[in-house]
Amino acid sequence: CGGGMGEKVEAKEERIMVSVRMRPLNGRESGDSSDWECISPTTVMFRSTVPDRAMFPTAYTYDRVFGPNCSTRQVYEEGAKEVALSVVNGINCMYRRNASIFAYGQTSSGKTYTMTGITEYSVMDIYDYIEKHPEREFMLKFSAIEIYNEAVRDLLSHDTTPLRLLDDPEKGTTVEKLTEETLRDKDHLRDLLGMCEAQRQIGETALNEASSRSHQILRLTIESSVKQYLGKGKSSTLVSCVNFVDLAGSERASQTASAGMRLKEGSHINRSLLTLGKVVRQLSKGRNGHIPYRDSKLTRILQSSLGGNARTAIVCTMSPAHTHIEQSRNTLLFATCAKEVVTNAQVNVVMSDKALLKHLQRELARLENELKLPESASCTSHVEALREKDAQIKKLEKQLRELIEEKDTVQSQLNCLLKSDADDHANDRAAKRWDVRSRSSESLARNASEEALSVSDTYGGSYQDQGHAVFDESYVFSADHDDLSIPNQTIDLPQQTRVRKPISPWHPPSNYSSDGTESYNMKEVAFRSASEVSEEHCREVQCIEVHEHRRSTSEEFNVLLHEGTKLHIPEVEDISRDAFPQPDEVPEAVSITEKMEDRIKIYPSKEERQAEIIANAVEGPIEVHQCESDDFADNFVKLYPCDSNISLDVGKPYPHECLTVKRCITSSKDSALARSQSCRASFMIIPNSWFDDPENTGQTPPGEIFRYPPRRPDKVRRSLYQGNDDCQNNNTSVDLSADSGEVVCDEVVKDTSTNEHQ
Ligand SMILES: Nc1ncnc2c1ncn2[C@@H]1O[C@H](COP(=O)(O)OP(=O)(O)OP(=O)(O)O)[C@@H](O)[C@H]1O
Repeated sequence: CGGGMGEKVEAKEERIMVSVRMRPLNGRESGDSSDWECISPTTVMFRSTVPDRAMFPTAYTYDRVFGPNCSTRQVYEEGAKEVALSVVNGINCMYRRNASIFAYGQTSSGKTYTMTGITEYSVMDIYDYIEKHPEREFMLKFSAIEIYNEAVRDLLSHDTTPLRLLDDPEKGTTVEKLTEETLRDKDHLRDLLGMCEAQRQIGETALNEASSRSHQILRLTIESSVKQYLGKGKSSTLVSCVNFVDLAGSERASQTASAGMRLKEGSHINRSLLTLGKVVRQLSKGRNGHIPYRDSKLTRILQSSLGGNARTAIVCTMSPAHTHIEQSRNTLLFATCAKEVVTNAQVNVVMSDKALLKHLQRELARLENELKLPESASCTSHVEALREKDAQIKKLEKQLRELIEEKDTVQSQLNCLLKSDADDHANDRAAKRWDVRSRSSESLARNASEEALSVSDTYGGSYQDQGHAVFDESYVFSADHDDLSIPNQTIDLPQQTRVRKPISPWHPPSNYSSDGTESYNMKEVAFRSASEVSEEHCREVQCIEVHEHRRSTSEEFNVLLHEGTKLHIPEVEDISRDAFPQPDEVPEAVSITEKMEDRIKIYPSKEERQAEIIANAVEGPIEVHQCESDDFADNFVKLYPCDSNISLDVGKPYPHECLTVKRCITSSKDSALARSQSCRASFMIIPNSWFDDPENTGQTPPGEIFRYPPRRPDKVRRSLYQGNDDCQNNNTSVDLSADSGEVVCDEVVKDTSTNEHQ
């Protein structure tokens, strides 16, 4: 019940009327002792025969205490009537108050028993009052709800749909769509009370076979007006209401042996009652601080009755049985707190009908305006806020789209860069290879013009990194042309050594031009995988010896070729795979000399070296020869063919280049590498000084290599080591057959030189 329209509210502090009713022991408690005694109309005392050391008070005093022999009538008369009749009392004084009467206690303590009686007596007294005041016109309305499992249900309707709670600024919390019956007479009210009783949730518990499982709130609203003013514009209407609240049991679920449905009910009941206890406790301390009315529907609905503008009476029911001592104490503690609560005790002073009409007209006009103008004050702000949000959303969506586009663009650029980088990297490596090749080719060309060096396959790839020149299998190398000296000893190589035309990334495809030049597809070459540097290729390229001049600027190599050290190279096969960088991998910083570390032999004397060379001429391993002859000029490198009768004549455009692959001819003054039959790679150590010379490096750009003998005619022969010191050996040659992709080394031309250099 709110203050009611047309009424002026005046505040008056008042306390909740608290009484305790102790029922007699029932059949279940017949063997139990009664621990409580009502020693006075206001005091109940604990008198247990069982020793109890609990530190609880023994005496409790309230507004009224009713013993087991007290009737409900007496309880009503002394504990609730005054509050109940507040709704009609004072009408003649033009004021009245709302009222609420609660029954609180554990299950089977007699709440329903008591509240039913109080409600009936109240209704009787109200009707009695009405009958005694014929000068006034009364209208009584009745509504009933129950709160079951925190759902509000209309007890006057068969529709069990939960009802919503609404917050009305003037009426407080109201129940939406709640049925409100206008009472015809007392009998009508009795019928409705019977209906509520039938509708209410009842279940059997361990303590009560007809336990009320919900909180029930019956509301009687009384409207009255002075009859003589009715219809004359001078009458006043008084509106007030009284709530009869029968709470569900306050006991713990365990005490009622609750399970399943009963347990769930218990949890909700306890939640509502817990909040009720908090509210009452908080109110008992004063009005400072937050009062948790909204924590439960029970306290929301009864807010005005708990510390609000209603007069309130609480009847706490209890059992005297010793077995319920704990719950009895809890009930008494709740009653003690409730006793301390000071209500607002607002008095609703009646306004004149004229004033009420004015007030109603103003309110009606305000509501009509709100309905007619959807964009009125509150609506306008909401609409504007929504528009702003819409604009913000659109802006963010646009930004998101732009960011996505930007991201796609960047991603695409990144992909291009990565691809370009990969291309560059591959091309760079290819270029390096070609560069080294070109250098070697240039060197080869130069050497050919001055002296002959051994070559097995000019299509072999090479790799140069960090000052190390590394050639893949089958590549050909020539020494520095300036300081070339020719060994004076040659050994015939076995006949009919076949060298297939390699199918390798570093070998050109079979797209030789008719004019004897080859067109290389650099990309194709560059991107072909290392695996395509096939073992077949490795096996087929044979017999290359590399002589390194002792003045090679390769420091690592010098370290490896430490004098007096003898290293053995068991399998060149392994070297070729490990030592040469694969097209798709970053070349290791480790030089090939490191990779060959345990595979190189160094001979202390030339006799030993020569003997070993000769012995291994056919199947011997790669060797490093320590050459001591002073006949060798500095800075040159030689290639020595092994066990192959390879002669290679290079015709156009360098017909003067005729290199002959010789077998294990080692006459370098410095260290030399010799490849055995099993060799799969050739090695070149080119003095860094040569590369450092811009003239040299600039002479053969990568592109030049493609114009360098692109295709050897069948039976090409190159002389190697022709002559003695002048390196004009044209008698040793290697025949290469390019038929069907094969290069056949079918003949080794004896080196005419008879002066093997020692
Ligand atoms: N003062 C009393 N005198 C005689 N009998 C009583 C008294 N109070 C309650 N009873 C009886 O005790 C039983 C339980 O009472 P009631 O149903 O009112 O308890 P309750 O507190 O409402 O229980 P619940 O919370 O389970 O609904 C009923 O049979 C009732 O008749």
